Amino acid sequence: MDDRARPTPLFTFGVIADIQYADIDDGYNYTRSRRRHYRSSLQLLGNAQRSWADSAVKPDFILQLGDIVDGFNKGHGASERALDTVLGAFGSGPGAAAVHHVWGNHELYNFRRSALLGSRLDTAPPRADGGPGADIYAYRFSPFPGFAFVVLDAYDVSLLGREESSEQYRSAMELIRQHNNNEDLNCPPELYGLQRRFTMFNGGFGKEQLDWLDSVLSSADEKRERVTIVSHLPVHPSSTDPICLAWNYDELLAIIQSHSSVVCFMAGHDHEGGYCQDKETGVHHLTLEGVIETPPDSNAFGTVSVYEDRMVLKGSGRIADRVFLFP
Ligand SMILES: Nc1ncnc2c1ncn2[C@@H]1O[C@H](COP(=O)(O)OP(=O)(O)O)[C@@H](O)[C@H]1O
Repeated sequence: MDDRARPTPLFTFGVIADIQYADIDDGYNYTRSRRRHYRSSLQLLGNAQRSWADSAVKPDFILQLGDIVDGFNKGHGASERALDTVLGAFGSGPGAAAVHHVWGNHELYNFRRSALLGSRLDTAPPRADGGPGADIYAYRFSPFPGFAFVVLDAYDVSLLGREESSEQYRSAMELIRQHNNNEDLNCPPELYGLQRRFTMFNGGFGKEQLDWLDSVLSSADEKRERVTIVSHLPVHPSSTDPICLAWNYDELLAIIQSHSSVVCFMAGHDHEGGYCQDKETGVHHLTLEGVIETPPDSNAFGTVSVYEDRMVLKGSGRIADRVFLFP
């Protein structure tokens, strides 16, 4: 069906991942296989913003899937300045779509978790509104009756951002040490396979958050809502290079499988992107290509139109068009 034949969507939203802005010259990823465009990531965000602002049906909100500023800012004492710049490029004032910010590893290279909570990157409703726990950045919102989004905190159990004295840091260290004997914990334990996820630039979901998600999904099942989950880290091994998977991706998949309400899981982190539809649940797992590794003459953002029976992703530049029929 072409755009003219399709009815007006119920609502639309924008998606963008891994902007990793820094006012520094281009560089490379760790293996030097892909170029990183730290300055022009801002222009690419500008392109996305203009396209969303000029579109006939303006997105109701934007999902920023994490890593909004690069960790290099920290070493240059430029974390706040870079954040000001990139948030400025998202636009503000009347007419600008609300942005829901997901936290990735680069947020935690720049800011302590305690500083992120309550900051401009904290778009959760007041904590009293039934979130999972005071310092866990996870929340649910419903932009349209019958549809809900759940933002997850993939660095809840992590060596990043958590105080060394915290329970979450201790369990992160215990878990990663069971699987990774390297002195440098950013170095994966193996060359191939799922074990590669046990690095310090990944993290996991703690029990409190998993229990909270389970109860949010139970209530969504009852209301027959369509739920999209968003997280910086992907959770389906077929939607990403396993080096980017959440540590306890399997527990997340088991929860999704035990509910009928989830239709889609969106993540960033793997800048090459990925997609699969889970065979058993029919849930769509999208990993969005990262802005930071997108050449300045291309683009990396998407606009999703939501209908009763599907979501239609219109990609720009490196992002492919896709249709997610609801399972
Ligand atoms: N294979 C690896 N071995 C050792 N360190 C690595 C490896 N891959 C990444 N790192 C280090 O881990 C950190 C996070 O990696 P980075 O590529 O910046 O993450 P992201 O993909 O989120 O941008 C960086 O300090 C990087 O140098």
